[in-house]
Amino acid sequence: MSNVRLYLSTNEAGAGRALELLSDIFEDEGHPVATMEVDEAADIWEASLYLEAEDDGSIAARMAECLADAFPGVAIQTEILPDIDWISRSLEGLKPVRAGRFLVHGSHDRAAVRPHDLAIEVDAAQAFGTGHHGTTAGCLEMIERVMLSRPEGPRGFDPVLDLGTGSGVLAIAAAMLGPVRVLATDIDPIATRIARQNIRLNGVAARVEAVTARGFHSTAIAGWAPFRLIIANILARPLMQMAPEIAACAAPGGSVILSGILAAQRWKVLAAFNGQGLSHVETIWRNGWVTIHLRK
Ligand SMILES: C[S@@+](CC[C@H](N)C(=O)[O-])C[C@H]1O[C@@H](n2cnc3c(N)ncnc32)[C@H](O)[C@@H]1O
Repeated sequence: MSNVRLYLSTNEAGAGRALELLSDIFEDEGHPVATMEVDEAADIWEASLYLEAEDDGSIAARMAECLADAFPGVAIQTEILPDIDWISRSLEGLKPVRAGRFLVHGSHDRAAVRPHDLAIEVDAAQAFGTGHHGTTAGCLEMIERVMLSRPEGPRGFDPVLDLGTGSGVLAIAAAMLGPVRVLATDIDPIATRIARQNIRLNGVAARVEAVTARGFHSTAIAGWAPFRLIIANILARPLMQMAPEIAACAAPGGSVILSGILAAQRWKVLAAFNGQGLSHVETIWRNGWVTIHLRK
């Protein structure tokens, strides 16, 4: 079975708009949607929809229809991706990423770690979160700012929930900052398995537990709540849908860090969370994405 990428070529603003339109329709059907920069100087971007099997033309046609108003005459292109481990292969050459005190690096880059770094080792695998995406880097920076903001230090944020943990990178980061317990969840069992491996590899397994769960449908979440810090790097729409549950599981005075939100979606997300009694504290912008800190 081949993986297939259906995509359109546009500019940065167009890619953001296409991401919004495509996410609304295709994400609930389980097709990941993403944007990537192709040529910075020429402002060429691609917005892509990923399929696990070859398309008989029907999904490309629906994609064209969904984009037709915003992109008249849009041409949907197709790329057949290599079957195996294509994420690992495409990320193999990536360099370590710094975000605040954190350095996220692959096993081949251990030499890049400096004495005062909080080094997180994450090899590219079939789970999101090597630190290279603006949302992950924004979350890492925000986690450090938030967890070091109280007089009692990071322990004031125990326990932490990392919803949509992917590779586990954010859960590991929170546990590295101080003596907190972290519950890491993901809807995707492959991500949960990879997160567990990374949690062990980074020496925080005694305080970080990873479970598979869709949103808040989990006895583990119910058992651990309320959380003094909830981190969720998912996407604007599911975050807004989960706003009532996120607010209900946050402890009074607790912090919520949200990402996976395009800059243009910021106000809608803030309105959804304000409506649940959470107030905006700070926003970090990275590569067109925002990471938002709210307090209950
Ligand atoms: C953008 S990735 C973030 C990964 C990592 N936390 C990071 O910041 O790099 C989003 C993750 O959320 C998971 N996810 C999406 N919807 C979810 C849901 N409703 N409940 C739990 N996890 C979800 C996806 O499987 C994916 O691993």
